[in-house]
Amino acid sequence: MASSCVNSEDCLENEEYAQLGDDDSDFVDLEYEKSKSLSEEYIHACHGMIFSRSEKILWNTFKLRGCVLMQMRFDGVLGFPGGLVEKGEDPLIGLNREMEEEIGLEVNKHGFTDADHMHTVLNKRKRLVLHFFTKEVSEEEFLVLEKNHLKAEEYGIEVMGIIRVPLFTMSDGLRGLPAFLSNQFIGNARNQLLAGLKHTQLLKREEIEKALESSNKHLAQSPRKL
Ligand SMILES: O=c1[nH]cnc2c1ncn2[C@@H]1O[C@H](COP(=O)(O)OP(=O)(O)O)[C@@H](O)[C@H]1O
Repeated sequence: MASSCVNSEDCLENEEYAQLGDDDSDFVDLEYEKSKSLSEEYIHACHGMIFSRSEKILWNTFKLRGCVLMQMRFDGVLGFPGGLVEKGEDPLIGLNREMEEEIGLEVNKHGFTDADHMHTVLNKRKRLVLHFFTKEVSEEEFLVLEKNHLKAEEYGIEVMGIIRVPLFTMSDGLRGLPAFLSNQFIGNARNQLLAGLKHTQLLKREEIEKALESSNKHLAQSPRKL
């Protein structure tokens, strides 16, 4: 938001894109290259999933599988780092700019490339094109990225903090990934996470489906009360 939101009118317009309530039916798949030639009435946004793999076993019980980086946004909703692409800006350049601003990514070392592109969808209702990228780093590099985010320009403003996604499920069938999935996500970030886990083979399709089922069951059974 920082670079595209320079006056209150722009900020209000950006805020509208972020309104919750998107439904799966609002999104259709789009080819990355074709999406770049859409007319100017379409707004583009890019987000990225940085991850590392791990062989570690937590408390001698749970396979860690890896570390996946997401963030708690300023609005209390979970999402991936990234943001709106400026008019005339290449999506990849926009993504790397936002990565630097939001999590302090050193783009000369760990910058995203077109090879990291995973999928693109169009939110028909909002005329918003959402590009999603995944990037693998080593466990050591992941730790450095985590520390660097505290020094990022947007830390404490747009980004309340970065978090790791738990990829295991505990014996009650809920805590771990299913409970994490029961949080509120921005845009299609929840689907992006699930698709990213499958694409990178951090989890198997059956494991993702099981976690999702458990999360949905939990959400249906637990209306919130004061
Ligand atoms: O992690 C994400 N995955 C998918 N869509 C997202 C994610 N974060 C934000 N969005 C969508 O992209 C739009 C741009 O949001 P974002 O807050 O990242 O951009 P900005 O920082 O440039 O304002 C939002 O309005 C929202 O609909």
